[in-house]
Amino acid sequence: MQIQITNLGKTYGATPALSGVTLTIQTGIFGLLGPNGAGKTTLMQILATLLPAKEGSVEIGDCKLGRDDQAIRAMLGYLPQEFGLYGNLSGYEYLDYVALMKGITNSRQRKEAVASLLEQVNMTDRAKKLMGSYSGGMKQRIGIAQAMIGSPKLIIVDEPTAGLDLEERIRFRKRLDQMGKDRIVILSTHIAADIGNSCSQLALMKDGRVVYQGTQAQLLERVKDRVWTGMVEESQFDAIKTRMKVLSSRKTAYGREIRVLSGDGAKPFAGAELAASGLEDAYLDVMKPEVQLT
Ligand SMILES: Nc1ncnc2c1ncn2[C@@H]1O[C@H](COP(=O)(O)OP(=O)(O)OP(=O)(O)O)[C@@H](O)[C@H]1O
Repeated sequence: MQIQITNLGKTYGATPALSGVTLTIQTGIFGLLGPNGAGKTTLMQILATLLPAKEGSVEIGDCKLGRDDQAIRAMLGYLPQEFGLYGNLSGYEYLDYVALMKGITNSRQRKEAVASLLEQVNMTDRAKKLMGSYSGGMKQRIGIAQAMIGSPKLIIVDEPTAGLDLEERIRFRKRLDQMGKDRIVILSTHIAADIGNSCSQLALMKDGRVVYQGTQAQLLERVKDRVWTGMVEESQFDAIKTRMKVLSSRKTAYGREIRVLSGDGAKPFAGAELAASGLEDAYLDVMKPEVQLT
């Protein structure tokens, strides 16, 4: 399956939230990365048929958004950013209800599906407790389970790891990697580290626009052998930041520890050491095209 988004636009009153968004999304995990307010949630809500676009078109497989919304909902698992729960239902009752809504009418099949999902999100022990008593992370795990019910062909998860502890993050990651093998999983986050190795396709958004689309490998290539670290004096730092992109800086008792992106890859200052570069560096490179002045 493929998703083709063409020239999508959305405004809230006079506020532009999406402008000219064009993306092609193939089977696998697709990472949507961008700072707060970039338009990720708006885009996901449009794809999930919850919000009408102002302009542009979206094709999901053979379905056209706006024309085939019912069919799109039938193939969709969606975990919204703010996942409201029915506090007076148990986790089990809630998932059973969602499974029924998704068309799993056979009660034995439903029981098996719910039990398996509870197991996968490590909530079997708590399944009979009311959701009102769950912690934020437990609610999120039930949210993840409901998005996976019925093995949907398209899974959209908005900031899914917010509130999860490290162990649950890893567990979720593994599950997502598995799901991404034969379907489209769209994962939005503002944390570069949340984009795992198995997420081959990426888009970076800023101010409602796509500022990068490509593979993770291509993005990493941008910063390969260009990231340097070292300790400098304040006066040196003032000069350096007018010449190159500062990825991070930290004042210490011995001077300022900096991490910079050298334009041509050459050693940027005396004592600088070449550092291993990563997705966070590439993300900052795309997001901060201007020289950082602070
Ligand atoms: N219901 C709304 N009414 C008015 N403006 C909105 C509404 N929802 C979002 N916006 C605005 O649209 C823009 C995009 O917001 P959106 O929530 O899609 O971004 P996001 O990338 O998901 O951010 P976050 O990571 O904080 O969730 C922002 O400027 C936001 O203030």
